[in-house]
Amino acid sequence: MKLFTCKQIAGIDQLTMKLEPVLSIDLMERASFQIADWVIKNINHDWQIYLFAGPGNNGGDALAVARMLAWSNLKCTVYRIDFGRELKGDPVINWQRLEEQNQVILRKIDSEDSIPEIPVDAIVIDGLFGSGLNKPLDGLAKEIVKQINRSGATIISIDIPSGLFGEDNSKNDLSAIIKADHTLTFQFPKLSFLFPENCEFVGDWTVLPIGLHPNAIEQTETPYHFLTKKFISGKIKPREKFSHKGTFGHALLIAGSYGKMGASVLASQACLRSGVGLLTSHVPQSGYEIIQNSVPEAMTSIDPSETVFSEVPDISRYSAIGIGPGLDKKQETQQALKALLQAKPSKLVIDADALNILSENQDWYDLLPENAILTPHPKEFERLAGASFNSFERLQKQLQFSAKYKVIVVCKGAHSCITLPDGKVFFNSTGNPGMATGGSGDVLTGIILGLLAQNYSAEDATLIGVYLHGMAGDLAATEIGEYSLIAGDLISHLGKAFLQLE
Ligand SMILES: NC(=O)C1=CN([C@@H]2O[C@H](COP(=O)(O)OP(=O)(O)OC[C@H]3O[C@@H](n4cnc5c(N)ncnc54)[C@H](O)[C@@H]3O)[C@@H](O)[C@H]2O)[C@H](O)CC1
Ligand SMILES: [K+]
Repeated sequence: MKLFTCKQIAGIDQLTMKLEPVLSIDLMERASFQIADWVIKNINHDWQIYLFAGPGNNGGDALAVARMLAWSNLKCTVYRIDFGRELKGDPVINWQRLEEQNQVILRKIDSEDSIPEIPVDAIVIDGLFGSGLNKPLDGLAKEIVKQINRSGATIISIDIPSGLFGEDNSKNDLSAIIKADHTLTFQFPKLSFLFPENCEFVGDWTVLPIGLHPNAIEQTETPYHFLTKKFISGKIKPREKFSHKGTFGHALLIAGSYGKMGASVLASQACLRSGVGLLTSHVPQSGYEIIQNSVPEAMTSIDPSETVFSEVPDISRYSAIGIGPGLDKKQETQQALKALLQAKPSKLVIDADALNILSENQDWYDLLPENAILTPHPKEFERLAGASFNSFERLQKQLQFSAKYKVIVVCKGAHSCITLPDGKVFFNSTGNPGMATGGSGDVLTGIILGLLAQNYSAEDATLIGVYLHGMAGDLAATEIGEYSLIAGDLISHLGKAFLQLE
């Protein structure tokens, strides 16, 4: 699914009106109906509803929603913010329709004294500001936001929490943003919803389709995408009847050191469960029995060192290489990593300690082969590319890094963010907090390696791998919950995840 900036969404609105064609007031009615329908289905009808309407179309939506909720006999009071300016356009029509309907109490807020006290068992519907916000909220609007946030009431935001920008909130006043429990957003999640620091404002979010025109969406170019099941399913290649293990490639995994062999075991198992034909796990001597016992399906390549990775094996036999989980950062390992990069493997996924070694040797970045896949978590990315003030800034750094070194970067987290050298950005839609557990990243490395070895392109291996990893986590969580989820559960649910994508 494409993701757009608020400005682009306004353009898609306009195009929809022209192409469908539909009047703006009717599009507003359609959007508002979706909100009202959700509210009617999801809230306790005995509760008082406080609707807050701002001066623009977001306020217009709130006014229409109030009328629709009153049809269902919900108890509504509308508070319209009055800056002393005339209402314009569709909000005026919806104000008049409300007055004519005469079933909703109408109030204006024109000073701090007229901001209502909101009981804790009320529902607040926040239609103060939407995607047309042009500067941080201040004055009366900020006071209303603070009062709503203080109330403890259940807050439902229309389209976007009032005060939050759809993209960059670096210069926003964080004390002037609604902290919604639910955000009901029109057609597309906004980019800022996907950044962890905005979770306290956005709450749970739901996308409500409002029938924006497919051609308008198609015509509007964007680098931003949200991964969907349909998109990923379309990338999975069926396994042909006459295939054999050679068809699915031979992966080399360089992982594990004395005391950290679990990383090698997990990544190896995940790689095998991702459909690879053959896997060779390169381990130090002390890891030999461990890997043979834990992953009998894997072949082994034994390092001369007793404890760490110290020497690159002959890489010519392998279709793809994964390196990093559990490696440690010993001097000999650092030099061996450098030698591997100098050998220019054509398909490479780099994780964990291999990334940490790289960040301590930044002059090696130029050795990174084109389309290498780097899978840092935010801390590892910070070591690679420097600290960022927030996720939006980090995304800009990530894009620069991908473009400069021609590599794919996966910044792992809720909605893991993937950047490609050509500037495209993909946010993942699968996964849950149960996956924030040791070894989860090793599993991802194994999955991506397995897909790479099967000759998926670096881009596809990354997108499929990230999506599958999260999906396996979601399937595991439905069975055992998020608390007890461990990395091994991701591996045991990979098969079911693949089945869902067929
Ligand atoms: N996306 C869709 O397909 C549809 C969206 N709808 C709704 O429309 C809003 C966007 O409406 P818009 O009128 O452009 O913007 P706002 O309502 O957010 O507010 C604009 C209004 O407020 C003034 N303003 C902006 N920033 C501030 C500020 N910091 N302080 C004070 N005043 C401010 C600005 O000058 C304008 O007057 C979208 O979110 C949806 O809710 C349609 O209803 C249906 C289609
Ligand atoms: K809003």
